[in-house]
Amino acid sequence: MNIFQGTAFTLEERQIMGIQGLMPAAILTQEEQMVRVMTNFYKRSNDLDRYIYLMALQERNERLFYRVLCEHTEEMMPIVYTPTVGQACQEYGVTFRKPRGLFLSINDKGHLFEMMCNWPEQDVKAIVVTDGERILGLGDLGSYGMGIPVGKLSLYTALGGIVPEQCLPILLDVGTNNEKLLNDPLYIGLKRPRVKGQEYDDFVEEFMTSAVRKYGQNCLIQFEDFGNHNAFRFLEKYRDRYCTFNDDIQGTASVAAAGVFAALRITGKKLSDNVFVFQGAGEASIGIAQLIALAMEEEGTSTEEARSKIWMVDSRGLIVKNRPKGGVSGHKVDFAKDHEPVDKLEDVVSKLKPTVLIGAAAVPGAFTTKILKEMGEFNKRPVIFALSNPTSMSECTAEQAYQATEGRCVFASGSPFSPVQLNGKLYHPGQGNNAYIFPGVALGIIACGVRHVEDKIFLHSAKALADMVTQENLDEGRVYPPLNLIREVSVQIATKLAEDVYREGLATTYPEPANKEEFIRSHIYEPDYECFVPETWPWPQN
Ligand SMILES: NC(=O)C1=CN([C@@H]2O[C@H](COP(=O)(O)OP(=O)(O)OC[C@H]3O[C@@H](n4cnc5c(N)ncnc54)[C@H](OP(=O)(O)O)[C@@H]3O)[C@@H](O)[C@H]2O)C=CC1
Ligand SMILES: CC(=O)C(=O)O
Ligand SMILES: [Mg+2]
Repeated sequence: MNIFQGTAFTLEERQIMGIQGLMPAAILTQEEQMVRVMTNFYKRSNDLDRYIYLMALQERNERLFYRVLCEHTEEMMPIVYTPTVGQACQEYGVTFRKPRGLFLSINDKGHLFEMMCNWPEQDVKAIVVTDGERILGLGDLGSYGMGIPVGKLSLYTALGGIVPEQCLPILLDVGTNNEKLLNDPLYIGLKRPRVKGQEYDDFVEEFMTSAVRKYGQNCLIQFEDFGNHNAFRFLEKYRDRYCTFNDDIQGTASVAAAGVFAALRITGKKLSDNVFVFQGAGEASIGIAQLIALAMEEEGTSTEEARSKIWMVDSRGLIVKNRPKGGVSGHKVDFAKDHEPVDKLEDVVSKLKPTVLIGAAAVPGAFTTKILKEMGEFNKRPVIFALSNPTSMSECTAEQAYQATEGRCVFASGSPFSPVQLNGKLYHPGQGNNAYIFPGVALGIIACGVRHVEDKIFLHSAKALADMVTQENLDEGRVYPPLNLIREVSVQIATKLAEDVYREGLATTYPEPANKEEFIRSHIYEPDYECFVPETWPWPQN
């Protein structure tokens, strides 16, 4: 627990703690300290330096860090989260100051429980874990991937109001196949190729059992940025045994579905009237496709018909049955079509004339001007989501999308783009990022003591998020509420979750609260300073 409040300690607190004189005489309020933080923040000449500055602040004065994040969310998110966190991970060896989070390496197998006991906090309620194999769209960053659990958990607190001491970032170090890192003298992880197969699975299994043994069955474990050959397997393996979800599959599905639901109010179409084309058929795309299909089914469309509206393109082209370039495996099978093979996304778009185009393949520039213009020709209001992260991996920029469609597209992206001025009108692109979802879902799960995270939770969260989009937001081109409302979004998602899980008997926190929203709000961490002066101070003398 970090209780340092710096120059905000009052005279009494300084005397009680024996630190009077160890800091200058001026006593500042948290607001005044924030002015200093923001002044320093703006003085930094680039975002990576701003990231380093904020990480140091988090280390030094946690409450001030969270206050800054809460009050300047829109400005801070691109630094502590995507895109800058991506660069920070790539340069972790240089930016590394003090370790943050728990590093469990394959060399420690057999001792993971004892290592968890080394973590100073005892009441951990949420873990974000990665093995660093697919960090954003940047690939295998091994132990440098720790920046992601650290960043995600900062948002648990800043956006979801979860107490920082209850959050534990974990990096499972099983080596890396990234040659550059293996030759990097500053690399902080094990310099060996990734462990695979049974040894890897046993290691993850030991991690799961140790986490639950140490922190209990209700401890929420969020899988983040695993390679997709492991992500889907672990989700299936653990979803009914533990309180766990995969953010890249399920959280992303939820935020993208919310964006689609809100976009329907602009296009005036029914969900099942759309033709979806996905560039990518991995964790994000498959997760979104499955949730969209589930939403169509809830509206009365058959599973077969729902899937028939969803087309996917992977690294080998359009996913069709019997394609000559190799088979179709895993969840892709559900969306494979009886159709001739088509290799290029441009040809797929020309042939299928989608109403909704979603990119999550980390192929920068994949939405070419030709594709964007055609989307504008086929549709009065084309829906275009370029979800790959960080910004350097985006399928197109917001400006490219608006320009090619004369401002008619409904656009969202995984990493933020600034508003775009076109023909005298200002367009506000949405940030289609799972950060709108996982903090609220985590808040609800933790508050209600949910044991298993069902898919329905993500569908209902998507609807709760879409319901918060006002007509004014839509008129500005937004399919998500502005980022400065994201804490309130989390409260609404968690409240909806609480209503559902108590109704369905899935909550374990008793007694059942009568007013769910009040109950959720009562769990929210506020970063105001604590008072360390006992009520009886000065102590009565005998
Ligand atoms: N906005 C958000 O909230 C989120 C964004 N993302 C972003 O989405 C991106 C993908 O993540 P994720 O789905 O987890 O990654 P995966 O590795 O699971 O999937 C990547 C997919 O892209 C496909 N692909 C690769 N190259 C091409 C190509 N040239 N043409 C078409 N498809 C291609 C792969 O094909 P194949 O199957 O053949 O290998 C695979 O299906 C990342 O940039 C990530 O940051 C992820 C989660 C959340
Ligand atoms: C946002 C996120 O989770 C990703 O890009 O992986
Ligand atoms: Mg992720």
